Amino acid sequence: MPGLEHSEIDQSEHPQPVTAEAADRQLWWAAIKPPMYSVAIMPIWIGSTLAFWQRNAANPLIFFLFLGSAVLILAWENLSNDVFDADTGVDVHKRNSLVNMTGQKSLIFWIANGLLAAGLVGIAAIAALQQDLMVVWLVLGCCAIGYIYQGPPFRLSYKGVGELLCLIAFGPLACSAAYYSQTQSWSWNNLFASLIVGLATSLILFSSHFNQIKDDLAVGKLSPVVRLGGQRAAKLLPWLCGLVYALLTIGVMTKLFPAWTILGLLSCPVAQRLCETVGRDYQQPEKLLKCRLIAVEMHFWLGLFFGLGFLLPG
Ligand SMILES: C/C(=C\COP(=O)(O)OP(=O)(O)O)CCC[C@H](C)CCC[C@H](C)CCCC(C)C
Ligand SMILES: O=C(O)C1=CC(=O)c2ccccc2C1=O
Repeated sequence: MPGLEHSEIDQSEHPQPVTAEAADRQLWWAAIKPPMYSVAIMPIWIGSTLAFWQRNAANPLIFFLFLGSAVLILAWENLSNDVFDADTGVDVHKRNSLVNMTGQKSLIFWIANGLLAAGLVGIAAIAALQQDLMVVWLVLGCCAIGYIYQGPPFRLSYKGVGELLCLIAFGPLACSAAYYSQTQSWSWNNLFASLIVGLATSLILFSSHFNQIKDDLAVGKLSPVVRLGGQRAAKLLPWLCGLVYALLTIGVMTKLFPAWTILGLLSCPVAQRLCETVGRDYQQPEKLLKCRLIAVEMHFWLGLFFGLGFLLPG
């Protein structure tokens, strides 16, 4: 692709493809990033399993409607991220930007809006089933955060508060919406659990900024990693991971969560791999593309086992 100096596709994760077709497939995979969609699934999984444990509430139709809608809304967020980032120039070296790949910015923009509309129809269906608009307000709150994160005139991610916004959206807002969709009520246990989900999701965003320092600096995007500098940010990472697992352990010890949720600790080795990788390579950012994937893996196993803990008997 002309004008692109280096690839955003990590060759250590994806070996050099042998055919142009394979290279194309790899690029589309990196642009659509299917594994990332577990971040939309996890708050629904945790809020709903916690509702089952605490209130015996289990409405599969609402659960699956919410999952599908959350995935569509996150697809809007990601497609519009490529559109808005094309305006600021921060993605100029990002080969797997859908706008760079297709050159069709306004088409991507309208596909994104269509995905958002479809997702919101699903959320409206949940509200209709419940005869209650609360879930709509909570999800609109998530969408508003998603917009001010990257859209004009706000672009708050450029000011370094993206991780905080991410924590609020995927944590308290999305988890409360999921719990409410099952129970039409609120829960302190769920609020505490949502901090774990939100923090683990923000860790993905934080990790994704290590390899972008140069491009971010060039357009004045002050991500936390840019603000702190690579070395200090790399030193902070183990403390943030430790905080996630400390909150989980406190939740179990204080009986806010059932004993089996401690299974979430099984994701610790992945967290350790993330911290080691960043600690070793923060001075070679081109090697750190894979740390975003490791952070997604940590979030996935943590969320899966944490949620399972609410379903296991005893
Ligand atoms: C788009 C996001 C990150 C990409 O950031 P960045 O521009 O630094 O990276 P690239 O290199 O890929 O360009 C995530 C932003 C998350 C945002 C703060 C909150 C979004 C909330 C969602 C819209 C809510 C999803 C639905 C909910 C019900 C689970
Ligand atoms: O493209 C990305 O890097 C991210 C996309 C995304 O949807 C997301 C959601 C929540 C936390 C982090 C991220 C990304 O980093």
